[in-house]
Amino acid sequence: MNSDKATPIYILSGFLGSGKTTLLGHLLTFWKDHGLRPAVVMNEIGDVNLDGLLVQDEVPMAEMLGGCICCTIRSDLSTQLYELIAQEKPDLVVIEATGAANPMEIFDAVTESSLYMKLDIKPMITIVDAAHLAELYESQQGKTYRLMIDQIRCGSQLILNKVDRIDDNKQEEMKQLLAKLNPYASMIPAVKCNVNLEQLLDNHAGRNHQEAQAIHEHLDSCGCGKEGCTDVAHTHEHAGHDHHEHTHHSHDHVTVYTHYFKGPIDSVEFEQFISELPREIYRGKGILHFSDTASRFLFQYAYREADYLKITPQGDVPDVAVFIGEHFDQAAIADKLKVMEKSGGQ
Ligand SMILES: Nc1nc2c(ncn2[C@@H]2O[C@H](COP(=O)(O)OP(=O)(O)OP(=O)(O)O)[C@@H](O)[C@H]2O)c(=O)[nH]1
Repeated sequence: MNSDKATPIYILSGFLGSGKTTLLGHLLTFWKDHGLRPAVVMNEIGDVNLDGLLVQDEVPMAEMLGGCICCTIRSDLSTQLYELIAQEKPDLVVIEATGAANPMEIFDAVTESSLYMKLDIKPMITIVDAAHLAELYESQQGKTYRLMIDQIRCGSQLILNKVDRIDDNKQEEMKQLLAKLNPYASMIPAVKCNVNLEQLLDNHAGRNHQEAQAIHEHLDSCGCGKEGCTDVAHTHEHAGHDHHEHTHHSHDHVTVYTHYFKGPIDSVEFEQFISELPREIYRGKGILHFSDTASRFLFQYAYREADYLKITPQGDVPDVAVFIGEHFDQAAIADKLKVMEKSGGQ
């Protein structure tokens, strides 16, 4: 990499479990096939990075764990980016922030880093879980819905992902909703984030750094004086709710429970437990030894759908599960897992 050249920075936004890591996987392969060397900054609100297991080993990665990039560990971002770029000299960097992050504040944190190093901040790619949005749209309330709206409004490219989980009519309705919420972005419906990446990255030039700054100026000029105001759709819609209720700590309501397993558990019991998770838990992931299977598994749970992938992690990776949700009963989850551990699949 030419040190005089600004390093392109791509930011992936989208609610927890929407498909950011899935898209990241496609992008890394695409760039590699084009002879480019990407690096990744991964941010997890929990203290283990399980998504990192899905990224090819040779990709340099900085991990920001145990908090949100836009808040508690925001100041680390500059340091992490600086070290990653100085040490690895990548052709580009992708930042996958936790899905609980307020997108405007990620922009803010990254633009702050551009004071210290030459960065070419690309406009944001936002991934939307179509089924999850469709459900929240019905009630049109709650912090998760508002955060999703903010993420949609900040995106220059919207991927309406998981359309396999909704019917054609719903898909049409969601497309119209996205166009209404953010007429400036282009939108691609997708399954497993399978999109034309050339097109995604091309169109991506739509909003540039100046425009990102214009958004910041908009923040200053909108008069609310609140740092978290993310009314970036260039319309001030006051109908229904006050947009100023977007608070700075948009993920304050998010609870994380991390459980380290002492031994293997029964797969059927675990699947049963997952199928009975309370609705307030919207994301789960983990790596497990089952007593009744030979291989280890990476489990994923997003918006009431579970997925199990055989995995052979490199190095010493503990058996662990992370649950993320809104004010859920952590003790109840812990108790159920302990009972499963005790029986050890017996
Ligand atoms: N049915 C369905 N599942 C999908 C699709 N895309 C991704 N998934 C699954 O959704 C789960 C979450 O996907 P990820 O890519 O890890 O989501 P994420 O946004 O990175 O999640 P966080 O990092 O926790 O915010 C995984 O089990 C994926 O396999 C899709 O189009 N349809």
